Amino acid sequence: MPEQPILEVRGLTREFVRRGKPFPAVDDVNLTLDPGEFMAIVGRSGNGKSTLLNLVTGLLKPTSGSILLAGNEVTTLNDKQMSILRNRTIGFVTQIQTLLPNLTAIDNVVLPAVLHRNPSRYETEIDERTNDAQSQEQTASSVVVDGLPDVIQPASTQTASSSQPDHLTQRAQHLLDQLLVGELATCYPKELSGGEMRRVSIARALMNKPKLLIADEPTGDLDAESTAIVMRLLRQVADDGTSVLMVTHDPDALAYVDHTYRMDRGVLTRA
Ligand SMILES: Nc1ncnc2c1ncn2[C@@H]1O[C@H](COP(=O)(O)OP(=O)(O)OP(=O)(O)O)[C@@H](O)[C@H]1O
Repeated sequence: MPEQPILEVRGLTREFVRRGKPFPAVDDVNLTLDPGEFMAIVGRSGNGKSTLLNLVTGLLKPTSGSILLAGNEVTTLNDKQMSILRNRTIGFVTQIQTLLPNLTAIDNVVLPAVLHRNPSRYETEIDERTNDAQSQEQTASSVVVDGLPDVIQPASTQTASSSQPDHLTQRAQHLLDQLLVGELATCYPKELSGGEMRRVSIARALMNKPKLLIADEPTGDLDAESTAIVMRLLRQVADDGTSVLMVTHDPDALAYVDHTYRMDRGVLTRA
């Protein structure tokens, strides 16, 4: 039996209003991503790529359309349920820097695993009541604690790597080593360059072995050598079964992907 796609987007549209006039930043997009598939999306600035990623991760609500992520209809989940699904399913490398400034590099990387090991009491509701509108009303009033656009929650007092199980710290260190920032594990984000922070963010996104890795310009501030290191790792991650959806302006990065799509004024087509 063929494997279920990790992501199925159908008729997805998101309108914004500019100078009083609505326009579709994402316009009737369809896409399917199978396990282990590596897809790149290219396109000029302002053509809707980040908006599409923010819709897939549930950070933005669509105007219309459907997003099936690991069998869950994202558009029916409330913020709390989406936060849990995101932590369980997605690694997200955002365009902007989102490392927590008060944690070292390695503690930033370990943090998603800590959250994963201590799931919210709402976690079971995702599987059991995803499409239950009544349950959404009941949980909608609960406080959403992850205000950040990826898997991080601010309650992190017990996240020092020294207090975590060895295997988590070892995995985090291994990821940092693979991205050639292992020596910077005990540095704080303010001590790192943009490219180093970017690589720590990639390690953090991979920490929970996500089913879907979403990467918005993962090589944006990297030189050619670091770009090759990151892209080889992302290719390896895809070959190991993680689906990868990457937005990029970097022609060098396209050599590593299975398919390239183009986004033009919100419309997605095969490049
Ligand atoms: N919150 C918002 N309100 C109104 N318009 C928005 C909003 N967010 C994005 N837009 C507009 O939607 C369009 C798509 O923006 P988006 O950030 O998705 O583009 P992009 O392709 O990711 O660009 P870049 O490559 O520069 O990151 C742009 O015209 C942008 O100005």
